[in-house]
Amino acid sequence: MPKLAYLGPQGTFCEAALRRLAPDAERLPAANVGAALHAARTGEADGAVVPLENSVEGAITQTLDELAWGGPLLITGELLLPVEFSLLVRPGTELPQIKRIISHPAAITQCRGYLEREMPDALVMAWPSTAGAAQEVAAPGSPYDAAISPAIAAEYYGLDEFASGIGDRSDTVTRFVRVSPPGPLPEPTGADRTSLVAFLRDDHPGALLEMLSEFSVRGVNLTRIESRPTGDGIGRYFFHFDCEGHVADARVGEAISGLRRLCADLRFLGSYPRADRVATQIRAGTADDDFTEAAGWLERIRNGQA
Ligand SMILES: O=C(O)C(=O)C[C@]1(C(=O)O)C=C[C@@H](O)C=C1
Repeated sequence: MPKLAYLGPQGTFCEAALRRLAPDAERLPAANVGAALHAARTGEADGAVVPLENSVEGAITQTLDELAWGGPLLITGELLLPVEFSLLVRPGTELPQIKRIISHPAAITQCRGYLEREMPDALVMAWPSTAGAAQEVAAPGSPYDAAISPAIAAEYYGLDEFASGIGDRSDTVTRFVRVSPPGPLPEPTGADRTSLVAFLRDDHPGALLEMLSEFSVRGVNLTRIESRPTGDGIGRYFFHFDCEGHVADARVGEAISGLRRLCADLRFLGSYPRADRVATQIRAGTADDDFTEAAGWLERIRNGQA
């Protein structure tokens, strides 16, 4: 039974994602995303489940940066989890008593409309996770009055649900990924995604366009692109790419080889089955057979057999 680290404590969306991705796994709660990934790197856990992006908030930048800069890890699976927020309070708490609210920053952003409308004077503060915030509110003598959290955390920590469905949108989804230490890749399924981190060799006109061209000329569809600062000064960025397909596919392999030549560094973050099972688009002339046929043709020309 694998042991997987996750953003704890019990009751986070991350735990719900882990339960669905690996129902039989032993669960190791971690204090934050960095600690969960650290456990996967050091072998304390066999892997980790962490949030990567949210349909309202966008990228979970801590995860992106950890995957880009920390010791190498491979994404081996993903899950799209609908997220629904509740406001949890100690039993008996009434509206005028709710003065200090805590939660994960991504959850706070997604409930901004409710907070501004219903409790505009409350102080809203960041906490490492949603369920961690619920646990804190339940702690004796806590200075905090309410937590934005999954409803399930009310049961775990003995809180009441003051309000439910408080997210600004009812259809919010967070994409979680399972990461593992480098090892064998998941088999291609025909509905896969590949994730990469690209560091520019030098900044020049068209540098991003050149990278994008490696995908486009081979008919590889991008599903996400994100720029992140390198930290070396204003205007210095590196790029996260997600594309359709598996590195075992000829067009994806060739696009990645092309990027490798262009980039100062290219980190392969994995090829893994898509959660939505949407089959990869294969444009005319970009199937594996097309690449094999073209390579054979070139070989014949080189051998004077054309
Ligand atoms: O705190 C949690 O429950 C998490 O799983 C983290 C997280 C996030 O990082 O975005 C997951 C989904 C929600 O968008 C809010 C918080």
